[in-house]
Amino acid sequence: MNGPSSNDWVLPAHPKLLKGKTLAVIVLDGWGEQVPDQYNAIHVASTPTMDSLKEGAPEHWRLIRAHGPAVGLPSEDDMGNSEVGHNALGAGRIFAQGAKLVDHALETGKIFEGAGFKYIQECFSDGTLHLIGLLSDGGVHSRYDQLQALMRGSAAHGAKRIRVHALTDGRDVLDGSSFHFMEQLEKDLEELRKQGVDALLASGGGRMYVTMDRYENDWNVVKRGWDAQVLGEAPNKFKSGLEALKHLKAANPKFNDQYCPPFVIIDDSGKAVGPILDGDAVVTFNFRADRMIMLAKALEYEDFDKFDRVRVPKINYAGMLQYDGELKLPSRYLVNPPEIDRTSGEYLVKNGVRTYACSETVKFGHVTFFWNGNRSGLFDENLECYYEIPSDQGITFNEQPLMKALEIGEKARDAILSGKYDQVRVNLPNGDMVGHTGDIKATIIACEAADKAVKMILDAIDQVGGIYLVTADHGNAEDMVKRNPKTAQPLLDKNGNIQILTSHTCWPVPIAIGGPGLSPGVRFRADLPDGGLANVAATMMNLLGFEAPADYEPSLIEVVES
Ligand SMILES: O=C(O)[C@H](O)COP(=O)(O)O
Ligand SMILES: [Mn+2]
Ligand SMILES: [Mn+2]
Repeated sequence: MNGPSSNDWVLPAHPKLLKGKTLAVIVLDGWGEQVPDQYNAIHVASTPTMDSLKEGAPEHWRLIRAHGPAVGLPSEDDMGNSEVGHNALGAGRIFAQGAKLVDHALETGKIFEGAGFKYIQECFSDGTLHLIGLLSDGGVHSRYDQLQALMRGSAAHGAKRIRVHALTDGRDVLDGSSFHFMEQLEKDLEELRKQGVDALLASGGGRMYVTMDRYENDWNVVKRGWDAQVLGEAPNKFKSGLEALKHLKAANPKFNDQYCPPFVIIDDSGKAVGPILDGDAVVTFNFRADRMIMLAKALEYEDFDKFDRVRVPKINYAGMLQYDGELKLPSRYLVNPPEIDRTSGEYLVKNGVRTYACSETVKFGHVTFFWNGNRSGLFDENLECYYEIPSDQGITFNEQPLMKALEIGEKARDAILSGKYDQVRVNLPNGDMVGHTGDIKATIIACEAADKAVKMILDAIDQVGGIYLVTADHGNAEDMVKRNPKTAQPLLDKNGNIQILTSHTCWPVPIAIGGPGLSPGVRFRADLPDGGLANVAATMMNLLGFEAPADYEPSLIEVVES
């Protein structure tokens, strides 16, 4: 759909709700609602502010859906994530997301007929096809069945030599599952070899230490991947992926999938089996954008000064999707990304709403880029300010669970008190980023820090007579163990230890509204029990005194005579 003509951007005034109240929009990253037991870090944490909001139920506090089809994912079994969550929050409508679009392109075979694949195919006669991405079935950044289909389809369409550069997960799936995925990958590669394709694993490393950094937090992460994938150099050299994982784990009691050190696979003569060379094709097979953009820049940009690439091979490179529509990065891709247009951010700015958005680096793109439909930059520099607080680098966040929550709270407070903004939007990363480490104690501290930051912002809203909307993008910290789906009891591993859940969840998330500026008659509607994140944009527009566009998912609020 094309954008409306300039007149169509005008949002009608809400018949009952006035403009002019400062609205704070707080997104608690990874903050869902689940049974209140000892493995629910949010429940165990002391969170007086979030608890007090709950007392407003059902009129001012409720739960909304943040997973599966409600955020454009293929099935009810798909947990939510930041990309789809913030896309839905900002866009006010549900778009089929990358996971679903790639499924469709593979099922119909259309992926192999597109211009992106044809471009890759140009290298098949003389070069190697390199596939780089996350080895996982988490469905957040990638899915293993899609990699399988891509390998098989590429072979069927003429690829003679395939090299896989695998990033181990342990963040969207259980820690330790890299062994299972590696075993499966090695079997699948062997199957291809039986069919006459020279198919091998070429390199590997853990996603958080190798390649998958985001928002330019730490280019060393991408460099480590570049050295292994492109140059064929890494401190660790092995004959197979499984051997690599076994050795690296045995050598380090703290080994985990997310932070596995980089390794390359070598042949009998000690030579790396799959560096990326001139004339090769490269596909980054993750569908999700944030953690592929930095590598895409390194692979595609001629001018590049983030690290010394040493050798820049002349390759035909395509992303599974285009990761950044504004930067047109990468310029070639296999599947068209969702076209997320007419986001609430764009509407509001075109209706004069002054916006301040803030988070720390690791989530900064979430409240800006994802929120605006995977679009970089400001809509209007006169009306908007996006403020990034640098994240700590090179640590796992259980070492520093407070992260920058209080700094984000302070920035938001100052923006609210300045009177310069109508909307102040933040993402508080703690529950999610620390939840992903699987460290329950640290996650409890993280949740307490996020709660304090919420309080700072709500206090500022109190002072200026404004309104707040507090919600989350998906669950994480509320469930830190893998459970038996029938009994909800924690599952044990073969050694009798509780299986820690580092991933997101499928639980709903809270949404709360309030503040002195909220008209007394405003309450959550009772007729939208299945409401989800996509209903939030219209709700925000109403709170700012506007009607939402007709095709937005309906607002969660109504105004009754009080
Ligand atoms: O990229 C990550 O850190 C995880 O895979 C998903 O977390 P997010 O969706 O909250 O960013
Ligand atoms: Mn998130
Ligand atoms: Mn997360």
